[in-house]
Amino acid sequence: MAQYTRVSGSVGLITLQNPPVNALSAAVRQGIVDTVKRALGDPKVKSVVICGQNGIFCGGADIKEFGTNMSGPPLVPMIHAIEAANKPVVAAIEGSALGGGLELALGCHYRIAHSKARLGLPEVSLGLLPAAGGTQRLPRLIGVPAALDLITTGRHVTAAEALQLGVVDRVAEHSTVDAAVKFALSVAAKSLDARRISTYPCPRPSDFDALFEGAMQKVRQSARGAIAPVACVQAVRAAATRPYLQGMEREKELMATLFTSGQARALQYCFFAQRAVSKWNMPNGARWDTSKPRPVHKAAVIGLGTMGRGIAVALAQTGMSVVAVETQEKQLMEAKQAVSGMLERGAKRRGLTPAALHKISYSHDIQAVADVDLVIEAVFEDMALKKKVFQQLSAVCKPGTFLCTNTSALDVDHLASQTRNPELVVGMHFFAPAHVMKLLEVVYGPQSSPQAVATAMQLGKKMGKVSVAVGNCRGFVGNRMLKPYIEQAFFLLEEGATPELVDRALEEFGFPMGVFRMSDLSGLDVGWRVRKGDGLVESGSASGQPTRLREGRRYSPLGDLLCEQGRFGQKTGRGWYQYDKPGSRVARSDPWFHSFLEEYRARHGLVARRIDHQEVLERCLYVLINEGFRILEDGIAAGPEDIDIIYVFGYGWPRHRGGPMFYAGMVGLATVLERLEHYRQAHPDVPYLQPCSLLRRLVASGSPPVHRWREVIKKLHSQL
Ligand SMILES: CCCCCC/C=C/CC(=O)SCCNC(=O)CCNC(=O)[C@H](O)C(C)(C)COP(=O)(O)OP(=O)(O)OC[C@H]1O[C@@H](n2cnc3c(N)ncnc32)[C@H](O)[C@@H]1OP(=O)(O)O
Repeated sequence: MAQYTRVSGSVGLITLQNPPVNALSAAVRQGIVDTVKRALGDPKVKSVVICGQNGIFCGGADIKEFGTNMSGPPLVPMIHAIEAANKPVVAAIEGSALGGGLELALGCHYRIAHSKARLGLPEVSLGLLPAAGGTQRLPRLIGVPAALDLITTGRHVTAAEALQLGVVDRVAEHSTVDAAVKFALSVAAKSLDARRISTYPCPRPSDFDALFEGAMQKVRQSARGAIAPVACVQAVRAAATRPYLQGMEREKELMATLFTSGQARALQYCFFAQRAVSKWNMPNGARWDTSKPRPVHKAAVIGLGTMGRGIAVALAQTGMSVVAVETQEKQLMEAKQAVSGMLERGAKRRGLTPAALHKISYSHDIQAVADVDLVIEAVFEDMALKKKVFQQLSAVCKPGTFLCTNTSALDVDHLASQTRNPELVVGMHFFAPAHVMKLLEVVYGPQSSPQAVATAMQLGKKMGKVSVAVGNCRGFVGNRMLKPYIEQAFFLLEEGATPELVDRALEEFGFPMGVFRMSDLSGLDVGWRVRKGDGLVESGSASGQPTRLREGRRYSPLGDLLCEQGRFGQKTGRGWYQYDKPGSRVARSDPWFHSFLEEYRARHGLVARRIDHQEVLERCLYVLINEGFRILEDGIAAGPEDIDIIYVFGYGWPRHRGGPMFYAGMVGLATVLERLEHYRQAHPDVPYLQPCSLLRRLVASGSPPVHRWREVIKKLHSQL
């Protein structure tokens, strides 16, 4: 809806009203059409101001309407009518003007923004382009290079940057609406000839072809198969090469292709899924809206290896006091230097002074954490060591201190059982580098209190993380699903594939790195240590002839054999690939590995066959998805959105494919089931390929869309 009032005698004030972000729903669009008509028809009104209620101008088109039969007045003629008005129209921008909201403002003759406002055209992140004239007006207003940047990245700019770019005319420090009304009064009698952006010529840069070629190359490289950024470049090119109305036609045509694409559906699903995961719930009924977090003023990190350092930086950047503990003096000194460097570089990037530097105190004595509100233990991934630390923390910390462990797979319940108050214990699984990566798995056990979970979730948010609450099991959600995925990749090598082929298939799918390049980056020794701990490694290497079976299940010792050769990946300069020197990042095909693989196959009587990309994707991805269904069945994740967000933010799953569970729905659950059954028949000794009963049940109930899976899961749980 839109409210209309006349203020200061001659200004028609139109207020958009659609909480929480004044999105342009059908009712709002109708409201704008009606109130603009009323203002223009009222002889007492000499100028018009458009603003939004509750301190936010407009969050853009109503994304919830996209999947429906869109009714109501369309945006483009509505904005044209505003631009064509014979009375000045001023946009008073508070909070956000995003997407269609900014396009509406670009149709106005003047724009005044509050100094704290943010503006942008983020449609590309929803798989779309700014199709209400944004791709045609913005380059005419601010020039092609700046428009290309804003439209292809979707980044939000501050009011100060918007002023500098020329997106807004003025910035207000206090009431933007008051400033806009005053301004509207002052321009009431002025000619509007030079204020209609659609009539501006689009400036044609001298390096036109190189500019667009460069932009296209950049989006193709960074988007990895996403179609919206490419369409954005094409639409801006139309602005620079065609008259306005023809450019609008091109914008419409490109949008029509994007609008119905699977990528747009996936990206819009991700938008809502990201918000849905903050509304967590636990199997015992505890929920986000009934569990109050406790404030954390002072936190501690125990262990200042790579993870601990990143966590200390992320904590200090929230502005809270941090105690960083490392018992080894030399490591402590090195960590102090490294953390300070990270904070300084971070502050420099954001144009700030590194105030967080003074928020950290360092100690080699665990007693230093006695008065903190929350501790994050980040010592070496070793249960005996972590147990000892938790026993110490339980004795040292003041009553009520939350004790969190940054483990990637170890049993959080077992650690909780080492303390006097297991209800205060949760896992906080960060991803490396911890001050950069957005994902945080918050792991609760049966004894974790709702308040402990709420506090960890809130702390994650404060650190700028996307936090997902998950149950406790080996590897939690992300790493648990990774295990069968990696296992399939090893088997594919045994059967005839190469690391290059597997990685290419996965990278063409959209992962930034295939499984083997990723393994080289994170270190082959990580998995080796885990497999050793599980007793999988010794049996083979002792005889010198590694068997390919462990307790009746197929096992590939390929990773173990490379580790035995000291090939740990990038850090040793050799792994699945070779590198120029240890620490170097450019992976090159390694002839040594290829002959090693051939010998290995010959030794085990394996005959290499031709493996194509389709098989790589089906086997690696469907087995990972199958484990995702098991996780849902076990109640470790509350819904498919939790799994998808974990994979998109923590494991490089291409966002335009929506996450593994959404992707399964796109492929068709019946197809996923049929292919798993096919591969299971071919590999009866691989239990992970056995389709899980939730998948079967979903297929049996007609493969409902992903947002309806929770109903089936609930029914399944109630029957158990
Ligand atoms: C052929 C078809 C022609 C169509 C042509 C029209 C095309 C127009 C293109 C567009 O305008 S697409 C939309 C572009 N806008 C955006 O991408 C903005 C999205 N929103 C945000 O970035 C943020 O929400 C915000 C506005 C910066 C506010 O952030 P904040 O952290 O304060 O709140 P959130 O938790 O994110 O959101 C609160 C609440 O509001 C819901 N929501 C936000 N934006 C929209 C929206 N545009 N449409 C519908 N709903 C929206 C969000 O889902 C949250 O809901 P919840 O239920 O409380 O979780």
